[in-house]
Amino acid sequence: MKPNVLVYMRVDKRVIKELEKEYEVTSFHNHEYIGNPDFDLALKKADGIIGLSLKVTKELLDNAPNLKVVCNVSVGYDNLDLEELSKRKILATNTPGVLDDTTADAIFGLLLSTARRIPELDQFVKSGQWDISLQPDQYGVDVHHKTLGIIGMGNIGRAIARRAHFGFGMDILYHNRSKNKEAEELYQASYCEFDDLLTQSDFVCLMVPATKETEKMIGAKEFQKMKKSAIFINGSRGKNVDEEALYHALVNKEIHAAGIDVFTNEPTNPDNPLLTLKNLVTLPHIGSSTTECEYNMSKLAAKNLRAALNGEKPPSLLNETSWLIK
Ligand SMILES: NC(=O)c1ccc[n+]([C@@H]2O[C@H](COP(=O)([O-])OP(=O)(O)OC[C@H]3O[C@@H](n4cnc5c(N)ncnc54)[C@H](O)[C@@H]3O)[C@@H](O)[C@H]2O)c1
Ligand SMILES: O=C(O)[C@H](O)CO
Repeated sequence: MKPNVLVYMRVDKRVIKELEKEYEVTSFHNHEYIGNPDFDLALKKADGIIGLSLKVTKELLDNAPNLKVVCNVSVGYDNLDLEELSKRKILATNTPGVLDDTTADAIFGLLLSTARRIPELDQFVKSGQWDISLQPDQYGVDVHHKTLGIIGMGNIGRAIARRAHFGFGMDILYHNRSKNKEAEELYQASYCEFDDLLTQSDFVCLMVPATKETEKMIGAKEFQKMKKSAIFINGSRGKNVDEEALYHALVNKEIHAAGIDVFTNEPTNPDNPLLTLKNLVTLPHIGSSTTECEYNMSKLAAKNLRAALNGEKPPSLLNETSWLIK
């Protein structure tokens, strides 16, 4: 009998087709799965889960008696209760490395769009308002040769630093759990205490994972420390930022502008007051979502799944201890 695999949201169709050759696959492409009897049945039978951001809680695991592996199609894994998974010796995997450049392109694009007010000016042209010369209050600010502070100098942080250093001649400050040799040697990045980075940067870019430690790590106090001319970019997770404090910082001009790819709750409510602000540029959590990158992420997730279901160690295993216990 073939093992059962539950596919959840945004797994590339070509990868699903391949999986169907080896496994009994049940797919769910809608995130509203709670109370769906088909989902409950698939979960009960599942040997493996592959997908994007399924909230894997103790309660969900109680209803998945056969589960051996959960394969995220994402590098972030704040959707997983890793402790609970490990306790039950269920393997968990993510997709590091394959999305660094794609995500850095998007986050750097967001930085440029915010600084040069690209979405606002695009609307200005398309709505037929471009009939007189531009006014100084429509000008943007320079990006090149400014100081970029990166909080979280991991894989994506370094890909952003590479763009900033080689493409835009920026000076790079960074704050991280530990010093990073590659960033220092190749991109001339200087390690900084958290507060120093906030006070000295023209652009502050947040690229840390969502953990208990990073929850709301940027709030009212942190915005007050930033330059009034600072542009804040969040490419990490919404819960790393106090959204209400961001709103106030933008309205009260404590900082100049912000660009965010992520929100506390996603999809964000259309009534979110942040969406009314001219000095905020947003994206719908799309950092790693190009056709090519989504395919590569799905392929790596499937490789993890296959390895685990074959009793081998998956290439990007998150809970090493579960493997050792086996
Ligand atoms: N917007 C998107 O579409 C998108 C795409 C990919 C990843 N992400 C987010 O970006 C995060 C980073 O991805 P990555 O691949 O670079 O991960 P990574 O693990 O390579 O890098 C994260 C870095 O953050 C540092 N860090 C962790 N906690 C910290 C703290 N409290 N203070 C300072 N530094 C801390 C770590 O030392 C590490 O260097 C992911 O966890 C995910 O949440 C978002
Ligand atoms: O963490 C990631 O890989 C992206 O944010 C997609 O969830």
